[in-house]
Amino acid sequence: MAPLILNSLEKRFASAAPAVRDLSLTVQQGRFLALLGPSGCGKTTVLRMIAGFEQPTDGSILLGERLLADAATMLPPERRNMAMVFQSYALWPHMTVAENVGYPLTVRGVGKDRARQKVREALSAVRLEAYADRRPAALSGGQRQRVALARCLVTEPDVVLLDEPLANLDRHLRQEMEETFREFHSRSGATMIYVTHDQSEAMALATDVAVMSEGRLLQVAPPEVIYARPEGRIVGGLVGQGSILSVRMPAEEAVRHLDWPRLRDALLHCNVAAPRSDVLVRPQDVILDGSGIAAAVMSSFFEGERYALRLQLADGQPLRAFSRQAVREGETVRVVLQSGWRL
Ligand SMILES: Nc1ncnc2c1ncn2[C@@H]1O[C@H](COP(=O)(O)OP(=O)(O)OP(=O)(O)O)[C@@H](O)[C@H]1O
Repeated sequence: MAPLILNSLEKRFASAAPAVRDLSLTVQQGRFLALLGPSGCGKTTVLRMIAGFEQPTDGSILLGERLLADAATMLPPERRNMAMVFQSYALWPHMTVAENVGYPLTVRGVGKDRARQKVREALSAVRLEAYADRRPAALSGGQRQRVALARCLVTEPDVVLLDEPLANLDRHLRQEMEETFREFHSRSGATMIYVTHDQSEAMALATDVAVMSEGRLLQVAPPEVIYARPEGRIVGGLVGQGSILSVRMPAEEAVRHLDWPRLRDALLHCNVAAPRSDVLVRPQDVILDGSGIAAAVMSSFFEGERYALRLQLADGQPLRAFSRQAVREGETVRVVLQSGWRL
């Protein structure tokens, strides 16, 4: 089936700097891509260009070989076979759940019996068969979101676009809905593009994560790769709870995975002639160990299974760590940095 191809995409609004610049990305059919980045980095603009609500000012969007949009061409949203799920659900308050879900079929002139069948299937996919006759006002936030998903399922879209669909839900419901999204994805087989600024949501849901900053795409890779081998400071800082240490290291060392002897050398015997490198260290790789280097405990919070520590190294750099044993603020501990990743 057809991949979704974004080709050197650019969007400029009036005089401002481009909201999206030179963004190229191919999403294979059936993948679940999370567009992740801080507020204002251009995620929604990319989604709206894919949906057909905004026209690119440069570059192009294709579904397989079919051109959807470029600076001169603009296929309207209803001819793209895509469905968009919004944060606000956008349900009709005067229609029942079944009528809301069936609405796109009515618009397309699908016969009554066939439509009823499809609505039943879609409601069963999101486990809402029992709610078919209710109105949206009589549903919880999570149930409304599921109605919005069912409405998108009935049209059998090639691509489903989701703009922060869980932003209005509480934490418990978010987790439940993440499960629904995963199930929805495997059932529908549709390509899904999911906009979020929540890295844990992106990591939990997506098959691929595309990290954006200031309109640019910085890295696209499966969640495990983004986590273990982030490219650069911004991606490293955005994903996981790592600390980024600045250390001096010989430039010729191409190694990116750094073990404790290398890190200890760099931290203890600061070679002023060597250039600075940014090194990402995850808190779970910081081990309290008497053979390690000294660090002052700036704060210690009990999180349930462990203590979350904010440490400060002798040169003043902050470092996050976890500890199973109680550690008090103001103490000095010794830590071993089991591994680091050079950004
Ligand atoms: N219609 C518009 N007219 C002018 N500027 C716009 C318009 N839409 C978006 N922008 C600007 O483009 C930039 C990117 O906005 P966009 O909504 O794509 O970011 P985002 O990453 O989705 O942010 P958020 O997570 O806050 O929704 C912002 O600087 C925004 O102000």
